[in-house]
Amino acid sequence: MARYELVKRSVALITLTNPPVNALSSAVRHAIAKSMDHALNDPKVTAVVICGENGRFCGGADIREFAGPLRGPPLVPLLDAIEAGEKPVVAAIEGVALGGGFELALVCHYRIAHFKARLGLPEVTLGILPAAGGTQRLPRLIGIPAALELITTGRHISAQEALKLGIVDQVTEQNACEVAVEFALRAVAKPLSSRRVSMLTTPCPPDLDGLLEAVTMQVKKKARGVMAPLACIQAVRAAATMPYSKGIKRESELMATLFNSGQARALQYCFFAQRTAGKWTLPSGAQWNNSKPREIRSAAIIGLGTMGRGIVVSLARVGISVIAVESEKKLLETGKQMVIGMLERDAKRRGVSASLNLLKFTLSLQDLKDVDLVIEAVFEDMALKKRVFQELSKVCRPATLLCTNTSGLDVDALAGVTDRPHLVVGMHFFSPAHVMKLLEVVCGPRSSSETIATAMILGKRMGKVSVAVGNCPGFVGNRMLKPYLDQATFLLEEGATPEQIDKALEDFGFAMGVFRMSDLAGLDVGWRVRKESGLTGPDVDPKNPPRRRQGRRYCPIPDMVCEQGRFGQKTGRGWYMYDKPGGTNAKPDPLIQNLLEMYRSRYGIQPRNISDQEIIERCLFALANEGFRILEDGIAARPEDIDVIYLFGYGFPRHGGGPMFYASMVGLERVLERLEHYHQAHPDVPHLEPSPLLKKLVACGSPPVQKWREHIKTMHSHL
Ligand SMILES: CCC/C=C/C(=O)SCCNC(=O)CCNC(=O)[C@H](O)C(C)(C)COP(=O)([O-])OP(=O)([O-])OC[C@H]1O[C@@H](n2cnc3c(N)ncnc32)[C@H](O)[C@@H]1OP(=O)([O-])[O-]
Repeated sequence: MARYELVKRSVALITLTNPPVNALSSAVRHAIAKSMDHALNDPKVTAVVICGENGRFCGGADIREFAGPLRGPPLVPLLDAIEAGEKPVVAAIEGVALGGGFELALVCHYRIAHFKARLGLPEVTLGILPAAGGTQRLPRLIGIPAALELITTGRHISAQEALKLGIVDQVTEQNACEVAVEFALRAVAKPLSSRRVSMLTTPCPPDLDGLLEAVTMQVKKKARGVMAPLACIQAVRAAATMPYSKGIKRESELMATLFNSGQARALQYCFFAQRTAGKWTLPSGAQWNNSKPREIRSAAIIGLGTMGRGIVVSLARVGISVIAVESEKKLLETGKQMVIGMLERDAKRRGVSASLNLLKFTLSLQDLKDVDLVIEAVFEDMALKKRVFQELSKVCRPATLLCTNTSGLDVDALAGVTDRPHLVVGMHFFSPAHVMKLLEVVCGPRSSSETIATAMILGKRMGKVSVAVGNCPGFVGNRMLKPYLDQATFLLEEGATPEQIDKALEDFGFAMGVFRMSDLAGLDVGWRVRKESGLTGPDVDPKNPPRRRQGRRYCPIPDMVCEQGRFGQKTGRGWYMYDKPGGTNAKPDPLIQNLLEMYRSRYGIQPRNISDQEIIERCLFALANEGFRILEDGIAARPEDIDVIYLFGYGFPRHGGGPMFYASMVGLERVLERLEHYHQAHPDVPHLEPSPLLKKLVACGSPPVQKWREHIKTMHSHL
């Protein structure tokens, strides 16, 4: 777990050996303690260098160990002892020094970083704080404002920025370990007292309280309801106002309040869920680590609407040449100008040159004959998509992968009109596609494992979090959205307002409430889908009761809003009013209030006071309930995949873990009881009827999320 060698006759080189990130597991901590003891007591040793194997210094505490009791030497006394030692210790930072790894570097008397190294204290993103002295040492080293920013955001910084801030002493393009050994030899004769960061006085800004207050406001606004950043601020205050010996106790007390909190559990779950999601597997045995992806050098996008443009940008900025196709000259020209503008702005922000030479714009599908992969992003119309896929089958070489960006149509039906159903897969991007991190890779029953592997890896290359899902209407994300949206509109009927519902969801932590989100996405999209599926519009039988469709409760209010030309932000009116079309400042609209009052009186609905608790329970439990059905149907392979989709595609707060983890945190028994209660009150809403899997899990004693798979007997997995 740590290798000990004597180099240059007098330097003890301690190499952490815990792949893949040299996390500070109990065994590693034990090995460091033993090695340091050896080094400090061996008279031949005059200096020490600490580095990590495989070019990675240290990824921090072993997060997997957080779930169990503390074993092995605790980190704080171990680190304090390194700093207090009488021989100079140099950290040779290659790869990453994160969390406890950064704190380990901070107790070394000198720090040498490779120019590609990244440093940071990301504990806050895991719901905790840097409790191995990080909140006490970093402010002493770089001052309160800079330390606050790094600790409350968890941002990683480059070696160059670390040098500017005074965190590292030298940045090198050579082997950091070799440079550190030479550095250590030169440091032997120098006094160490000024190098012990815990002994330094924290440089304090004149208006400390004002600064802390301003940062607290910022943090509360940005991360509503999240505890860890606020605790970080309190710990940094201690660094400014207390000696190290007291500050470290304060840090430890604050850590204790966070460590076992639901938020910390949720955020740590998210960390692992995100990494698990890429590990897809099919019933055939094909999976992420035994299926070879194709290399994609060139791609084509059909359709330069909002989605198509975002996809072109996502591909071009990772070096893939793209041919963009439109059906009309004017649309092509508009799309081209927008794509170029987006790429130029993106490149400027990243300080690189825009890869415009990779782009080609055309009106002819014939130009696609040699590309490796095509992503169709035309209008959400099955007949049109089928025509495109038939045409692609004729034009593209037989090995070209054909992908669709449909948000919910049958991927297998599209595969069926091609000459290569095994090379067809869904790549469902989220709008705006060059910003949103989620990619649902929709596996049709005939998609080959090579095709799935290629789409998954291509997503990763574009910086997306790719999740493999099965083929059913709406796949995972949009299928679950339906019961969630339904509950929100039913609550409107019963007496709530859009702003009340949005506030409850935003207080819960959603980036946007459901109505603000719908206004942003455009209300006409759902209206068109409802018309096509016969739920509204001229095809509805006039004898059909107005608030029932297809045997279940139906809320026509969204249709009424659209009938008034209120399509959301783009028209300046939707569930809210905006200053102008395209405006983003949502204000409650008295016309919507009138519409709701008239609607309720027309149908004799007595409005009632609805609590925030009911809003959260009905919206979120209906959402999770559909998630259980999706697991039963084999559309998602595991609850982590569903949660990752909601975290990255739908703004579910990370500190809630995602809908499935949230259900487990509330307690499955409670979720079942509340769903039964609401279903009894609303028997004409099938989405509120508890799913068989939820009942089964409760009957099995509500196992933790990670164990649900053992209870899912899927007859026909769609994955
Ligand atoms: C005492 C209190 C004070 C201290 C608190 C802390 O230090 S809190 C910690 C503060 N530190 C952090 O928050 C840093 C967290 N880590 C990272 O940000 C990234 O992993 C990375 C940038 C280090 C490498 O990125 P990359 O894209 O090259 O690789 P990748 O991300 O795919 O990971 C590869 C594998 O390693 C696993 N694993 C990784 N780290 C840890 C860990 N600390 N522990 C355990 N496991 C860890 C990861 O799950 C995955 O496992 P799998 O799926 O193969 O079984």
